[in-house]
Amino acid sequence: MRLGYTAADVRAAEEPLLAAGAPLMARAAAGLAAVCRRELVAAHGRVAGARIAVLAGAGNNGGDALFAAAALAARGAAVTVIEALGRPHADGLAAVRAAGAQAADTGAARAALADADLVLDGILGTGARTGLPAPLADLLREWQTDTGARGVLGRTQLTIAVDVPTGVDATTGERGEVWVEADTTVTFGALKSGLLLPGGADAAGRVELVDIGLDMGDAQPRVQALDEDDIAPLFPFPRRGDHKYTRGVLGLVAGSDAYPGAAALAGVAAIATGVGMLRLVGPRRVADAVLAITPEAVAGRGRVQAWALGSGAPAEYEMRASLADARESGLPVALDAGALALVEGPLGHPAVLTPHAGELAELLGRLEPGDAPDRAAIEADPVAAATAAARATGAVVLLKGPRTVIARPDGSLVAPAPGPAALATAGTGDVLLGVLGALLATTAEHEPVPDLALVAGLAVLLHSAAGHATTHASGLPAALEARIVALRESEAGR
Ligand SMILES: NC(=O)C1=CN([C@@H]2O[C@H](COP(=O)(O)OP(=O)(O)OC[C@H]3O[C@@H](n4cnc5c(N)ncnc54)[C@H](O)[C@@H]3O)[C@@H](O)[C@H]2O)[C@@H](O)CC1
Ligand SMILES: Nc1ncnc2c1ncn2[C@@H]1O[C@H](COP(=O)(O)OP(=O)(O)O)[C@@H](O)[C@H]1O
Ligand SMILES: [K+]
Repeated sequence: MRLGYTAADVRAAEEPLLAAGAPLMARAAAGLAAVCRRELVAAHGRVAGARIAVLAGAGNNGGDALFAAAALAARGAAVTVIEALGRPHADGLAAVRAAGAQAADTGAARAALADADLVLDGILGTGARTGLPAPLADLLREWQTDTGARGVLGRTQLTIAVDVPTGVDATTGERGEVWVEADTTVTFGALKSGLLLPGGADAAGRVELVDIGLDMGDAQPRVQALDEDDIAPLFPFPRRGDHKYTRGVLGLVAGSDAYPGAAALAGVAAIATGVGMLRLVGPRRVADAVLAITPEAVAGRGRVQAWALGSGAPAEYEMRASLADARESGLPVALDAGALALVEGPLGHPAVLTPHAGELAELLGRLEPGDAPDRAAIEADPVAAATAAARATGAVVLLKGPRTVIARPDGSLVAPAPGPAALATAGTGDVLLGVLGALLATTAEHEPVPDLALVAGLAVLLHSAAGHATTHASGLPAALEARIVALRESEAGR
């Protein structure tokens, strides 16, 4: 699990070190230069002779870039400095000039960017405000859309962002109209949360953390980023001594006569993930569709440890009855699709909502009439929308998309590694509901009380892991089961 902090918290952690005279910029620049050297050698076999274009802004971010470029120039790289946003850091500029760097005026900047083997983005870091001046925005746009030959050492141009890609908000990950798309981002002291969130994570490429001696102390991370390696530690393996009721029973209200497939996908996925028992609530046709492929499921209401509701247009009265049961007993509930339409304000029980951007637009329109974002606005800033919905409902909000993000009501976030684009196919959301429901049921009575946002993050990771093995929603449960069997075997072998 990687932890990401707000820019303000990172800057606050720098303060005591700066006051004590610690050479933070020198450490940052040394770490940055080391990554640049390694990447140049990996791509082109050498540093000497490489053309490096440095986009330098007016602040310390530019300072980091210039000192790193000075170290690379000392190793024989040909460095061109582009003054991108006012007068760059004076000492950094002096150092890079002394090492033999050239300055590029506006005309030469275009050519320097087009011809570079390595572009260093040192325009803006944690001190960025939103919006770039038009000439700079044009320069960046032109450079990044230019598909012509580049570099002198080869056709691969590397872009390394210093601390944060320019145009990305270091805390939220929100991108402005123009941003730098990096291959690698070298960040200093601590991961900035925006590098782990939708938008920023896509712009940042691979993120490398350089230790400059920062201690984040008691600062609460804004983001917990999860990847494959987090699956095994989070997974609720059956415990010795469990019986089916202690393992956890899931009540599933999904599917309808018109859409029985949704119940089949969610039901099979729940069983593949592992539950003590699956109870199906719905019409005969739905139960038959599920029982035909998972005969261990049971039709009809009964005691459960968690509810999963909403995929495939189930009857409203059935969903309402389950929500009432959850309210009375404090059971966790996963709400998808049709069930989201029943959310009108704070929920009286632990809950995870699983909207896609369109469903979230509708939900926020109901909860915050007048100033709710539309679908496009949510796609542009998913973090803000998911957090607003989490605050308004008291629930964890899992906003589905190419990069799913999970928001807690307190504003903190879980960011699972993205799954394959093959998941963009009808029915995969139903599978996710089944996985999540199973995990809610099997962790409901765990001590300490499970963190629903992490449980939701685990559901996304498992769903994505299965997605890597298949391109069809109907193939996901089997792929999921294979993944979980492998997980159990490795757990047993430990
Ligand atoms: N505090 C420190 O000593 C350290 C800072 N570090 C680096 O310094 C960076 C932060 O430095 P700064 O606080 O100087 O901030 P930045 O370098 O991000 O930029 C601040 C400068 O850009 C201007 N600016 C901001 N947004 C603008 C916009 N949209 N359009 C036009 N001008 C804009 C500001 O007025 C200011 O002059 C970090 O990201 C990191 O790279 C590292 O060297 C580690 C130590
Ligand atoms: N381009 C993409 N890349 C990766 N995952 C995606 C992409 N598009 C959608 N997904 C994932 O696929 C699932 C789609 O769910 P949903 O929109 O509810 O579909 P449905 O209702 O048809 O089942 C979500 O888990 C989402 O995160
Ligand atoms: K930068």
